[in-house]
Amino acid sequence: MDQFIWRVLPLLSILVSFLVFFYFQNSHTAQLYPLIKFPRSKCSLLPHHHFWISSKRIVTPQGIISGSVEINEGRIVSVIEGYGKQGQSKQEEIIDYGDAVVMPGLIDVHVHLDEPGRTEWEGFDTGTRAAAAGGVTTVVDMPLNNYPSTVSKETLKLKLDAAEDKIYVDVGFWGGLVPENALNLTILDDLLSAGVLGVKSFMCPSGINDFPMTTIDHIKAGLSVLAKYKRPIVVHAELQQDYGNHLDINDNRDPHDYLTYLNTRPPSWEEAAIRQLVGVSKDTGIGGPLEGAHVHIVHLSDSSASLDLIKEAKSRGDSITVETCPHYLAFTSEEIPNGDTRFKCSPPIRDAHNKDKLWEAVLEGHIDLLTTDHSPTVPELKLLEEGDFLKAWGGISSLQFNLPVTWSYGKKYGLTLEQLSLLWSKRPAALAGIESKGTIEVGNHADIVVWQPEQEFDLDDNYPVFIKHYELSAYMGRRLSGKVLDTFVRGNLVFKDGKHAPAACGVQILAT
Ligand SMILES: NC(=O)NC(NC(N)=O)C(=O)[O-]
Ligand SMILES: [Zn+2]
Ligand SMILES: [Zn+2]
Repeated sequence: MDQFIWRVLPLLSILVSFLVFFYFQNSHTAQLYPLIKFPRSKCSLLPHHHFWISSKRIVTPQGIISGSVEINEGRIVSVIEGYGKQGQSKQEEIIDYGDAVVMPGLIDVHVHLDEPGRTEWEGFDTGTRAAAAGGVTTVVDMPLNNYPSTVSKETLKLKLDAAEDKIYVDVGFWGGLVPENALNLTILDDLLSAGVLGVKSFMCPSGINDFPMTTIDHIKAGLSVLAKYKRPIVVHAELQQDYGNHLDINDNRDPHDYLTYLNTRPPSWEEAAIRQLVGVSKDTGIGGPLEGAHVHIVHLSDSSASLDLIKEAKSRGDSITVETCPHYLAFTSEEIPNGDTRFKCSPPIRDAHNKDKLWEAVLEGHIDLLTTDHSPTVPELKLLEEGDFLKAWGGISSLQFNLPVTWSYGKKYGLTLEQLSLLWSKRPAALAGIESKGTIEVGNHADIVVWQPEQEFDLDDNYPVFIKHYELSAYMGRRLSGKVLDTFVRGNLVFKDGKHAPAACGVQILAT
């Protein structure tokens, strides 16, 4: 008997290690939960489930081609080069978009949908309608601004229940890393097991009472669990510094003046936080003690010292990425009118030189991806009448405008359609571990935006905007270029010519 055990034991251990290896290999992937109760005719404005989209400008990973994309049962089944060559297809099953651009739908991994608990700010229904109207086919919802915050498996369940039957695009969820679950890692483990795509934390006060800030030690503890799940932490990286003499100066400054606010959150806050983060991300490299974990810095505004620290960390092999947002690429502190609190966000929008350097970093690939940080609130908290930058809610409302804004401001800097698609689809999908999305490739979900880059429009009161309290968006009143025509989510035509499909057939994306 003894002999038998000694013979079997090595074989058994090899088998177990194989199983463990494959389990972890596959662990950073996300699954869709299609609990759709609606008939197809309600989910899509198109009657077909097998059809072709043709265009002279299709953005694929191999470049822009002229041809068609064949879609069947929600997936891309072939990509055919050559405009007008759809093979066997019947005429009525071909949607010919001519020279409109066919691109992967945008994946916005930084969106505050605020439900449950603060649906007067935003919600799954309005937020995902806005996403669909803007060509955003997947959003990843932030764990705060909703109430209660998503920091445990129980609070995630409340989120999932609240989202049911209300989402027009696919939605994934970040959990929150807060001191409570960083000090009791079983709660964090359970939250990750329940399917959040990763966790978000703040290194400064979040403005939300039940979402307290974390120290670098909390983050380090969180990373040890994230390494096991191969999922990222996404961090709001601002670390409050002593003002020194600044405080007195600011005390007497006019709160209606944007510069007063700007001076309260200098680039040194971002730099200090990122310095701490790269201090821990060094262990995420291959062979490091935190291999498998990943550090992602959200909404970078400082394009100087903070960015240099990230570049350095990347060049030594850390698993680290960074995003910035359209408002840092579109606006400058010099042009923000007195008292116009629509522009208040943190970190703040900085000067024109900073903006130019951010664009440079985006185009050179040092900034990995773009997100909106769509973070709306109610007019009472945005304080437009009062115009007090110090007291107003920080957060910019813009989910529906991602594509035209990035394009309108980016084309002057030489942004190409291929770059746009990397920044808004492929790299966000990779960060969130959503493997079946982000590119127009055979086998992927047919998540597609069709848009006309050359078409201009005014964001005035006649323009159909679906975000709540759209009048609080800093983009209202702008003339933009790049009109979204149609949006497909898993082959369902969910938005066309200003109209949505009758039913909300988006699905929840949970990590497995
Ligand atoms: N509680 C928030 O939504 N905060 C957000 N506010 C901003 N960006 O001004 C954020 O993501 O930091
Ligand atoms: Zn933030
Ligand atoms: Zn945010």
